[in-house]
Amino acid sequence: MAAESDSPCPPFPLFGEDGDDPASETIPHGEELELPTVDLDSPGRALDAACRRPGIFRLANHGVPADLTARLFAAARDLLARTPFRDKQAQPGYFWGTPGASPSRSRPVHPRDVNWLEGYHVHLAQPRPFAVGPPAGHAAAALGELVAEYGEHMARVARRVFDALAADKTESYLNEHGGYVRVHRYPWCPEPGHKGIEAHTDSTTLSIINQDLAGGLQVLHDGAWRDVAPGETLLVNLGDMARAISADAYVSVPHRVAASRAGGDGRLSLCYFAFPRDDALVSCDGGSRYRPFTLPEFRAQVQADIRETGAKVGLERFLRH
Ligand SMILES: O=C(O)CCC(=O)C(=O)O
Ligand SMILES: [Fe+2]
Repeated sequence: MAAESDSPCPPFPLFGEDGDDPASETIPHGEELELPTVDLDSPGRALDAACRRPGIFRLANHGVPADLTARLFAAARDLLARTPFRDKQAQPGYFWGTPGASPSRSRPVHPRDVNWLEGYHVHLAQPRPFAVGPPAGHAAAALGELVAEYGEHMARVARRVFDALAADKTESYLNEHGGYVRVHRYPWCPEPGHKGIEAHTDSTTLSIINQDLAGGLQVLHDGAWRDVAPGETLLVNLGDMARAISADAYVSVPHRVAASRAGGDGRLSLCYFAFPRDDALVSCDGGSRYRPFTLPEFRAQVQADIRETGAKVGLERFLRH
């Protein structure tokens, strides 16, 4: 049927007849968490304080042109919400659902394990991410150009934030041009009980989230899930590597996104992730609970834990004995 095959929505699994009560698993709204704002022109003590608690903050004076962000969101909407799923799937970097959660694996996959999320994963080290894919004029070509430009800004912002941190600023702890951008869409989800992205900490040094106005992002703060209000600022959250190099002084904040229930095109976000260089030995001069490790070691451990237990364990795997 033409109408069906033209749908932009990936084939997300709905709850079946296996006795689930999806409504009982609905992610509830939390009380809104007021986030600190750090001025990139004068980060001062506000930056250090925000990194210690809550581990996520809004960034002012970041210098990312508003029209670039607007054009990128428009291109993301064009590609992700207006293009048939089969065309998106043919593009390099496209993903949907939860990587690794596919029925061919030995563990059974429940609809509740599958994130209601799709997007493009773009490595900034490849300057023209879609160059070999779509013809000029295709929505993916436009997106690729814009992501490359946006990525330059993200790298600049990440370096300035990192250099202003009070923690160990060994240069190789931030490979800002080797990171990646993910352009996300959380498609409208017709039944409650699904996640947009499950609770996790980022494996990054730092991450920068740019979200539209749909809302749904939550962070774990003092043991409770709290809503992060959408707004026209960049959000910076610290990741596991920042926690490691600061000997736990900085918070790698657990966060998640509720599946989009707002209707329409769902929720869009542009996320930048920056990591240490592969050859950097991640450690803390002042001594820490963790043994020194490299990012490839950390990633291999995360992958092994996901394969074996279904979940990332993270820094706890690197505790000194
Ligand atoms: O889309 C968002 O706002 C957050 C996504 C996220 O946490 C991630 O991709 O690690
Ligand atoms: Fe994240």
